Amino acid sequence: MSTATTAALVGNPNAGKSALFNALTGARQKIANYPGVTVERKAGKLALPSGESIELIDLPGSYSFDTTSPDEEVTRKVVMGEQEGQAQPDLLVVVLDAANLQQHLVFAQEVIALGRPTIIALNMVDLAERDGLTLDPAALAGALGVPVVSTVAVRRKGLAELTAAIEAAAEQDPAAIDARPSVTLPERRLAARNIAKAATLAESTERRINSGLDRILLHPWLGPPILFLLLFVIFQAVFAWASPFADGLEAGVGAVSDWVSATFAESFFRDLITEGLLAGVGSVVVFLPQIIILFAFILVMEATGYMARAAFVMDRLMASVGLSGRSFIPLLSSFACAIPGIMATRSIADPKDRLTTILIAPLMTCSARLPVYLVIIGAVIPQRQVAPLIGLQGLVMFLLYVAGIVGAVIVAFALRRTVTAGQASGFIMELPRYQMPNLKDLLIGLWQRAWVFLRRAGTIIFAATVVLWLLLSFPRAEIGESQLDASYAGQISAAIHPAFEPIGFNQEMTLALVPAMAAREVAVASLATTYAVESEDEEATEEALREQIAARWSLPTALAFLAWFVFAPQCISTIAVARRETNGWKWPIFMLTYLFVLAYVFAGATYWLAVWAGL
Ligand SMILES: Nc1nc2c(ncn2[C@@H]2O[C@H](COP(=O)(O)OP(=O)(O)OP(=O)(O)O)[C@@H](O)[C@H]2O)c(=O)[nH]1
Ligand SMILES: [Mg+2]
Repeated sequence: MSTATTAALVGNPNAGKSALFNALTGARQKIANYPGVTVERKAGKLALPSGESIELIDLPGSYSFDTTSPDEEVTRKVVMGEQEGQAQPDLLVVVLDAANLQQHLVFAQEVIALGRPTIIALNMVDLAERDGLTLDPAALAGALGVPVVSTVAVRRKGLAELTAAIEAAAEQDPAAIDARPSVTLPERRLAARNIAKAATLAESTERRINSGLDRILLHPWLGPPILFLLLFVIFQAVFAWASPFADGLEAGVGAVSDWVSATFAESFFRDLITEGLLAGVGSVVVFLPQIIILFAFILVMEATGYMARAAFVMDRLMASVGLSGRSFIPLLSSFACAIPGIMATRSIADPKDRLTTILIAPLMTCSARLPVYLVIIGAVIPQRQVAPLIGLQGLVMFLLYVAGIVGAVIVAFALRRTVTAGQASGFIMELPRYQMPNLKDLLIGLWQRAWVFLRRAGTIIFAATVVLWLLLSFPRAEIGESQLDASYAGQISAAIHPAFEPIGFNQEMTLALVPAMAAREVAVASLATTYAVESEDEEATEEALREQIAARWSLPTALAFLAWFVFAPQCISTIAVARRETNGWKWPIFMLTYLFVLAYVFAGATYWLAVWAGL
């Protein structure tokens, strides 16, 4: 008789080994839904039906005995009997995730091939069922040549059967087990696929579509290009589809302005309405169609379940700069606005991970910067195709967003090695199912977005524009003097301008940077109001801002302004939120400084490169 005294739980990470261990021994090992929770071996006592008890060991998850990481090394040593102070387990309990059978069978075969007493706990059958998967444990046992017991560790299902199977296997004579030929990894992969297929009685079409899509969208090499292609298409669409609507709105604003000038006599209020309200606020509002199209894409990506996949795909890239996939959602929200993005970092447990994410959130191009990009690209970048279906304007916009992301990657990399140095933590995210978006939810989401945009136009952008208009309109210029130079605003911008001259900014641009601290869109309103106030005749007041810029700015100057807004030292509300979330002024000031330096250097480099290239 060779009664075993030690059994070990082995299997891939996140299979539920620790959950089973806790259920079987009454221990309280940490379990959590991400790979790599258990990093040390842990022993407990398991009572068998016979009344005897054996030692049960919980081990770190592992993909193979060809180990790479220190926690996997622990597993290998214990299983092979090389761990000091730990008897070699007589019995191996392989824990499989039934919902991911194929992947988990690869390592299971390696364990079984050791030729030691082995049983299989087919865990998480509840999740497999939820996913529309019906498995046949008997077929699996037949194919693998070892006993299989279905379990649901977290609901304590199948535990009695499992302990009975452990007892039976423990009484097995190890010498009676046939030696198995060892197989290579590709052979095991192929076999895993066939065994999983044979053990699957039914699979819903939904699950097949799901896993088929995931195989493509989450593919390590295909996934990232698909994501970038999608973003590329989005920016093409923002230009191509929105243009007719935006042109219509622009013409509408122009017509109203015409009518006001023709109907009312020259007065303070008439100028406030045409130059401040219509030219200034109107120049921002005309971008509503573009905002709606951008958010339509984002909402569809969220509703279909693709956004979570994008996070998964990005996790690999983010890990390489020392951030976890946890940061992805906050960063993604920052494309709408950095404020909810920074607040979303509360879900990041590691303080340094969180701080890094807060610091780089403003580098994600927020939607308030969209009007700035759109108006300047529309003015100076020709509307032509660089290739079939690829418009130059959409391409430039795509590159601006990419520049922000690349900047964030570089900054994160630098921060993680200096001020926020530390270990990156693991990735936690369950991938939702794919779903067709619901039209009603989509429309509600779009309406909310549009409303946020219009409300900003009616409040903060309006207020900033009126203040600016007053500063631009007074004191009145003498005959022959330019109104801009004479005004208070002109005097303010003349004082700041020398600092920005070296990077190619003109005085109106410098002036626009000041109210843009309130909200980025105000940069557009500010330029429009400045040109409206400055223009001699009414015709020019009604001209679209795009045309004014096209006529007045050189290409290097326009490109420098775009480059500035990639980093754009942020708006006041972002600084306020950063102060609240980091409990002090230290980090907001740090953030402001580094963004300012980057914006200045990047804009300057862009300007001088463009000048040098003769653009
Ligand atoms: N629905 C369901 N969830 C389970 C089951 N077993 C475990 N879980 C959950 O799956 C997650 C992973 O469980 P763990 O026990 O930590 O997995 P592990 O194999 O120890 O993982 P590592 O320690 O990383 O190797 C946890 O969130 C558990 O609550 C199950 O049978 N059904
Ligand atoms: Mg564990």
